[in-house]
Amino acid sequence: MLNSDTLSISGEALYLWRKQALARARHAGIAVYEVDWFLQGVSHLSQSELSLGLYRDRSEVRLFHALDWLTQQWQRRLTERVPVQYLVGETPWRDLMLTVTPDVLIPRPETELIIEIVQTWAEQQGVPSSSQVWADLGTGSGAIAIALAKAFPEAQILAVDISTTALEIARQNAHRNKVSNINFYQGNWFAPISNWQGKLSGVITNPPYIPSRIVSSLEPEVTQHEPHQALDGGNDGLNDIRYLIAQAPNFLKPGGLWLTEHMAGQSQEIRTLLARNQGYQTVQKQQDLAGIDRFVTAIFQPKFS
Ligand SMILES: C[S@@+](CC[C@H](N)C(=O)[O-])C[C@H]1O[C@@H](n2cnc3c(N)ncnc32)[C@H](O)[C@@H]1O
Repeated sequence: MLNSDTLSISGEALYLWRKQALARARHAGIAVYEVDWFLQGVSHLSQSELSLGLYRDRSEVRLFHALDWLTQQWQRRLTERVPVQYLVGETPWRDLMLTVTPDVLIPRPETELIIEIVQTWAEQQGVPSSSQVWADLGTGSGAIAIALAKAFPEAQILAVDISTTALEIARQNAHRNKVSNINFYQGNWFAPISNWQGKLSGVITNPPYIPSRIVSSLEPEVTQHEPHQALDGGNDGLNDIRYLIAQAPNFLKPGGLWLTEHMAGQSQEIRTLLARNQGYQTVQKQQDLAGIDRFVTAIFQPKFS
């Protein structure tokens, strides 16, 4: 929702607008379900009300913008390939509603699983929530940090990003989702949290991991609209992950969790990097819901502990 002003049009007018938008989406090769994502973002209508046309007979349907605005924005979706989430300015993610602008990566559904992995691990460890300190490195919209803050309301969450503008959105999202147990830090990975050495229960990250040569060949929605800084992981995509593997042992408590998301095909290389580092034990791959190896976890267990 971009503003709180509402405008009314007849259900029939919206029905005709939607019909035309669906036809134009089909013609442009854009998935037709995106029309309803868009309309849900600019109205209070639900997916089923839209798809079943339940609003058609209403004399008034409230919209957050005039129909002309909708037409203009839908045109930007079709011709400029702006993602719907940036057009409506928000996206659902887990049980959160997050503000998104082109300053932040649109959080992806596969990333949602990170929270389950961390929760399962924390339950197995039996560590009291009040003594936990989790770092979300490369927080972007704040998605992971905020979901962790809700999952562990007594824990402390450190959310780091190099992008000042992304951090501003992450702060807004924490406020919007009513969590207050997050501290935000701007800077390069561990640099702004250097006083947390040896104190973290877990280092959780979804860093840039796309090989540089591939970035420009991704869909225009990604390459032309999402922040490059969120995507490009250098030559083999692993520059940041390599750095984070090397640095995390300085920051994790013995027994702490290391977790990264990664691109399909990178799991083995990441596990090898972790296994070569003396500090990590129990290196494991984890799959996303599509059965693709998507995450690697390890436990920091220095030999002397
Ligand atoms: C793939 S995005 C992940 C965003 C968010 N965590 C998510 O899952 O949707 C990577 C994030 O890392 C941040 N980033 C890139 N390089 C960084 C660095 N050197 N230090 C801290 N953050 C960095 C980017 O600004 C971006 O927000």
